[in-house]
Amino acid sequence: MAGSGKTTLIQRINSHLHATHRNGYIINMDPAVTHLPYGANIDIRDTVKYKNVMKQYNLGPNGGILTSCNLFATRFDQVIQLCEKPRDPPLEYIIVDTPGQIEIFTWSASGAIVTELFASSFPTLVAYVVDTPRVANPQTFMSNMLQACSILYKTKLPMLLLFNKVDVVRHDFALDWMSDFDSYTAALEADSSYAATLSRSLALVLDSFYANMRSAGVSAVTGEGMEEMLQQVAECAKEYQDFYVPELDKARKDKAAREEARQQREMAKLQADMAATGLGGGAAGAGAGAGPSGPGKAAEKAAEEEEDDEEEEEEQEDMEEDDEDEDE
Ligand SMILES: Nc1nc2c(ncn2[C@@H]2O[C@H](COP(=O)(O)OP(=O)(O)OP(=O)(O)O)[C@@H](O)[C@H]2O)c(=O)[nH]1
Repeated sequence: MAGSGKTTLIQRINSHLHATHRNGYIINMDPAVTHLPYGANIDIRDTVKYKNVMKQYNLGPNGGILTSCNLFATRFDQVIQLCEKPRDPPLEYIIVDTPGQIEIFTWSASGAIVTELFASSFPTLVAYVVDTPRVANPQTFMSNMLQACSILYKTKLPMLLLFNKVDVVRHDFALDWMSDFDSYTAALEADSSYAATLSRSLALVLDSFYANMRSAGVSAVTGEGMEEMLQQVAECAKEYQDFYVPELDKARKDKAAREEARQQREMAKLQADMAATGLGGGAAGAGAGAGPSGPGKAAEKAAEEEEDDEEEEEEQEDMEEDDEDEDE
């Protein structure tokens, strides 16, 4: 969510990768960011000028960001090609910074294109950055978890919850709430509002979501938790290979089968149409029996043309005879 520390965290990850001699590649997808604390390898701002987009299409700030991301997504295959380029040493991590407004990325065409293109080329995960001090309120915690859950179901990719800012508030309370329903309801006990009752019911629903969720506590400011986070990333990469790749293959096969069935249906329809109009004898037959401009008509036309030619020749002869008479 906005202000959870995504950009600062990417800066920290970048410096951690450099310090531990791992090769990383960073892509900035936020067209409205004014200052980037890290050097992005690919920056959306080099391709799309968000303020010009706002002016040109008469948009407000959110519409400007959304349209800029969509415009950039139309060229995202080139970004993937750049990421795939062989390097020495090879790339170990590709990190994508998303726009501040969560819904702009997750629920737009660009979000779907970018995640799908990455997921079909590399082991991919979604890191959901949580502002830990802010989710100490149980209801804010629930809103965050619902957002994360909706993104998980939308992308169907492995997800890692990164509890950021643990230098301010430790994230143990959140782990407790995720693993123990009673401790979450105890936190809500004093609150009898409708929202609190709803949060209590939702906590039950989210039980299976929590059960499969990986998480790590990190601090973008102090650098705490970086190695734990990378271990969880590796686990997510395994999950991608074990679950996402077979699903992707199945989806590709299903698509190919649907396409083949569609082609067969079209072919059957075409053959039925040809049979109905008496054109079923193949291409030569189709040409030979070509309806209104078929052989009968063609022969008539040829005969007419022959007659016309003969008439023209006769006229020519008459004119020549007249010329001879005049000369004499
Ligand atoms: N104490 C502390 N502050 C942090 C940490 N990470 C980020 N911040 C602060 O949180 C604020 C927001 O950080 P950003 O990195 O701009 O957050 P963001 O999610 O990229 O923000 P948007 O792109 O605008 O949504 C800044 O003031 C950071 O200094 C952290 O781990 N600890």
